[in-house]
Amino acid sequence: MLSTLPQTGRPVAPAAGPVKIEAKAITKVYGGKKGAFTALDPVSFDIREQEFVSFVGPSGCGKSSLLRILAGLEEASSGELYISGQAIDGPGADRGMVFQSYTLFPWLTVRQNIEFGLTLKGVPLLEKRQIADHFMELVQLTKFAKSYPKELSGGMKQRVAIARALANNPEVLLMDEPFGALDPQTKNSMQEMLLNLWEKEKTTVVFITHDIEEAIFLSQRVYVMQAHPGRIKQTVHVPPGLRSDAGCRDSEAFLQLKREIVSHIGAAPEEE
Ligand SMILES: Nc1ncnc2c1ncn2[C@@H]1O[C@H](COP(=O)(O)OP(=O)(O)OP(=O)(O)O)[C@@H](O)[C@H]1O
Repeated sequence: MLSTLPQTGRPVAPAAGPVKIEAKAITKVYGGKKGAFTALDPVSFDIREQEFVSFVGPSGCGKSSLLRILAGLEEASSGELYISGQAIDGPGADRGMVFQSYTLFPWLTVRQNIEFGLTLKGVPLLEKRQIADHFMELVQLTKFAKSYPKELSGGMKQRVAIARALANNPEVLLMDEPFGALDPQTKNSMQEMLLNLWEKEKTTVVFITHDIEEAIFLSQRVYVMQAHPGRIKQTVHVPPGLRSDAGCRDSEAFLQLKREIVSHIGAAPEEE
């Protein structure tokens, strides 16, 4: 269970909860005309149940490759990867994905998009309706149940995509720059909505972003990556009291952590 911190109202995963995702020495080498290219070399980490963890790093450090490997959409070149102790060998219903590009089915309404996975699974109609109602309410799209994606703004489309992923009750939500294409104001409100959702649904979240502020605001832990080759350079723990109010992003503690992460990203790669 998550515990509630009175000073922030924000739940924090227990420090020693069970490991949900275990990555051991994952590497990814791409072949190409110019020869082999090492994108991940090697990467190891643990993510605990109900944790919200972000990966930040410069362009090309292998963030998306890592997430695609976690999703089972791509194979690691070597290493071991487990979710709840089970080796990953392809995509699975235990993992929900939300990408930066809007991936809704344009011919389906908001409700039908959210119900899509449930329909495939043969969930009975009434139950399917109730699950979709629950998530439409959580992402504040109940009024748009009958709208089609082309009638929605970018932020609304991403809310549908998040609701669709969560409706399938995944054990892990994998998010690849989901708010990267949104304007700053929409992005901020989406971040707050995601935090509220996470507090209610308690899904383990792996979040990829370029945006350090976003990573600090959302996460309990931030893995800072470096490029050429892609590696985890530093693990940064975000103190739970950091997001104490709406203006937390301007607080000295928040800015200090941001500077710390910038310095890790900016510094030269460590020697072997
Ligand atoms: N299918 C592929 N074939 C060859 N090289 C690839 C392939 N996919 C990714 N790469 C290379 O692997 C490296 C890591 O790419 P990846 O997209 O994982 O990085 P990233 O950190 O997500 O970058 P960005 O933030 O710019 O999206 C990059 O140098 C990229 O060019």
